[in-house]
Amino acid sequence: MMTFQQLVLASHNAGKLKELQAMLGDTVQLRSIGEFSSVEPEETGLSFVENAILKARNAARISGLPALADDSGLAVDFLGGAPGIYSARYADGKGDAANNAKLLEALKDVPSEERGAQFVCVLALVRHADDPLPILCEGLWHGRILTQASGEHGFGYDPLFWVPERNVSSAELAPADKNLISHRARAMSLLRQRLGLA
Ligand SMILES: O=P(O)(O)OP(=O)(O)OP(=O)(O)OC[C@H]1O[C@@H](n2cnc3c(O)ncnc32)[C@H](O)[C@@H]1O
Ligand SMILES: [Mg+2]
Repeated sequence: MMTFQQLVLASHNAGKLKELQAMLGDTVQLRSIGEFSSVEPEETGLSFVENAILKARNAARISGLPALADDSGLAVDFLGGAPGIYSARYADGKGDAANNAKLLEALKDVPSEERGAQFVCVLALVRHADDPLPILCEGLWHGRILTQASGEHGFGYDPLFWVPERNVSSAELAPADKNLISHRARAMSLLRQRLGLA
């Protein structure tokens, strides 16, 4: 069993930090990479896995701590899986509101049954920057893209993601509820098992 008292989270996204720390509980303290550097690595990979590993190695190198990275995004069926790994950059770095507006526009005349989508989360954990055996865990969350934004919780595309098992948008879920069923929750549950925390 691997034990970590502290991990650096290779993310500058406050929403992820909050959700991941809540899922991990107090056995492991997550420190933000923002404490060590404000420079974000370029996400040059072509897959969630590659980008997660790249971010984890970068954070381990900078901090000297074991590092956890989360590469995630939204894959929309009608768009052939886009925006996918480009979810954060979909509207050219103009932020969540612009990303959501662009997605609504792209699906403007698409009927409800063709609006299927999944949130994807890949977690990568490296013990050190050159770790040859990163731990990789993936989680998917199936839903649909709404025709207008709804809800105030969460971040990113949450207001547009309809959750069939609850019949609400993911931004209408209480944070604790989202953390039980989301793509990130599924990936984290696998990671906890791998670390012997489950
Ligand atoms: O790379 P880091 O620094 O971790 O932060 P980021 O926000 O750039 O994160 P990603 O590169 O992994 O891009 C993820 C994108 O997918 C969106 N996303 C991921 N998980 C989400 C969730 O639980 N709810 C809503 N949107 C989510 C998020 O808003 C981003 O636009
Ligand atoms: Mg990113």
